[in-house]
Amino acid sequence: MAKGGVVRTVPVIDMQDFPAQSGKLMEACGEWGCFRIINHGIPPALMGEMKAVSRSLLDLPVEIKTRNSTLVQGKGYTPLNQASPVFEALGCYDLAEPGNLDQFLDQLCVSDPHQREIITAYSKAMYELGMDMGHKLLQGLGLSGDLFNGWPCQLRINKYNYTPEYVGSTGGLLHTDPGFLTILQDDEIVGGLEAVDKDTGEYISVEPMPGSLVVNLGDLAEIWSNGRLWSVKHRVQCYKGLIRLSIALFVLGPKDGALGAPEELVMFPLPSPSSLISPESIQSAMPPPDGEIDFGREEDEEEEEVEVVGSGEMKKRYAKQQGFAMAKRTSRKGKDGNLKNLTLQCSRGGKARVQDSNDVLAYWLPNTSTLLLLLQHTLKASGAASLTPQQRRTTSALGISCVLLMFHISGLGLVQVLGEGVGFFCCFVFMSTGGRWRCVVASVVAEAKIAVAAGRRRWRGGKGRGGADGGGGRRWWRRSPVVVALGSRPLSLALSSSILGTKEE
Ligand SMILES: O=C(O)CCC(=O)C(=O)O
Ligand SMILES: [Fe+2]
Repeated sequence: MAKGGVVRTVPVIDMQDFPAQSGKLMEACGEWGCFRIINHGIPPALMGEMKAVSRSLLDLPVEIKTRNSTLVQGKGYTPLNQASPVFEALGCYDLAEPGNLDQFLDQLCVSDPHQREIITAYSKAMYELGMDMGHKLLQGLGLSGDLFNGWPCQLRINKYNYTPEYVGSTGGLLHTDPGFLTILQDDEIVGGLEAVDKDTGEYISVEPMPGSLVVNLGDLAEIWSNGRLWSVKHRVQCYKGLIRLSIALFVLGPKDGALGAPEELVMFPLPSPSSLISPESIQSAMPPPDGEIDFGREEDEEEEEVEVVGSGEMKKRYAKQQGFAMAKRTSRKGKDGNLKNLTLQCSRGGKARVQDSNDVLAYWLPNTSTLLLLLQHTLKASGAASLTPQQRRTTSALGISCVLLMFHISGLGLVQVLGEGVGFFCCFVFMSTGGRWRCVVASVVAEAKIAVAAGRRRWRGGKGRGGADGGGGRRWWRRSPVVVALGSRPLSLALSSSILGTKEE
């Protein structure tokens, strides 16, 4: 818990002191992904009353608690289970949707108008706080707009049924929150929340601080921000043999599931993590809008085959933080002197922190976006392409969508794993830019799980696949192709662009 002899604690942000605390907020988001907020505007009396009401709901008989279900599976009652034998929770999905909170209260037979008022007032106040936090994050990144608009938020009240015998064991398993951010009223008396230190990997105890709230950033924040916001790993330990209660508001993600890094957050040259915290540093790290990017030795451009190894301290530090290293840029020129083919590649290195499909997504999206940006700028610099900003966005979005299709499939749990090995995934995008037809090939090599995408027309048992039911077999092949779903250890990613021909303008 100590770094250089100093006990580390998560940062504390004063919500009434903005914009002065904006830099501190962004540093907390980038370096910790977990911090406390004070002066957040939720009255202490309301926090206390909500805690009391939550306790009474979680003390209801299990027959009533199991009535708590939601349209989205897994967001209602979580009973005690083998993996978390002392943990249970009640949940209300999309609490801002009219009727949802009332339905939650009806399911739990809450007839006391006072209890209903408390939960309703608390949910509203927390929801507004979540939206406010979204604005502060956008401002801190030098962006404007309304990031969380229309995103569903889930209210969840957690109970840890600790006993003296359980002390020293884990009440809430190590995880990252899959959504964008979580605002948590933790237990004022029974601590136990622990955040993993981003640099050292140590567990840091997030000590109770009455009246404050904890904010945890989730996987979507890391993906959306292109790695600037850190999705913190955390767990809940049993420090005391007393019941522990916490109340979480999860800002989940957009309903249609599409979320990508804004163009402003995909930048070159790659800045160091610590220079990402101020809007000024982001502006200065942006590529010049129409200027050429210098990739290295100019004289190399004349050679038939050019290999430039990415260098520079900033790039290295960023690569280390992201767990990958920019490996190569290889280009080939045709007889007419024009660039015919360009390949950008990054390969896995640095620390291994990729564990599940969310992590894989969080890991690859920034890398893919960065490579696409490098590719676009190189095409521009070669004089072969003059894309409008709109075209540039479309190309980038197309490439990213293709490459990440796999992750979406595996992230949604639609994949049935058949085996493991080293897998290769490749996608082709044909496009016309600057009067030339080109083919962009994205390829990913990974230690992969060989899997079948099990969609609606999933192949069941031995039937259908070219067997007795031959027609069914064809259907299965059409709708559920064999895919290589990227597993836990991506090895390299490459983007290659080749000019196929020239069209008359
Ligand atoms: O109970 C806590 O303090 C943490 C809960 C948590 O991490 C979660 O609900 O995702
Ligand atoms: Fe969590």
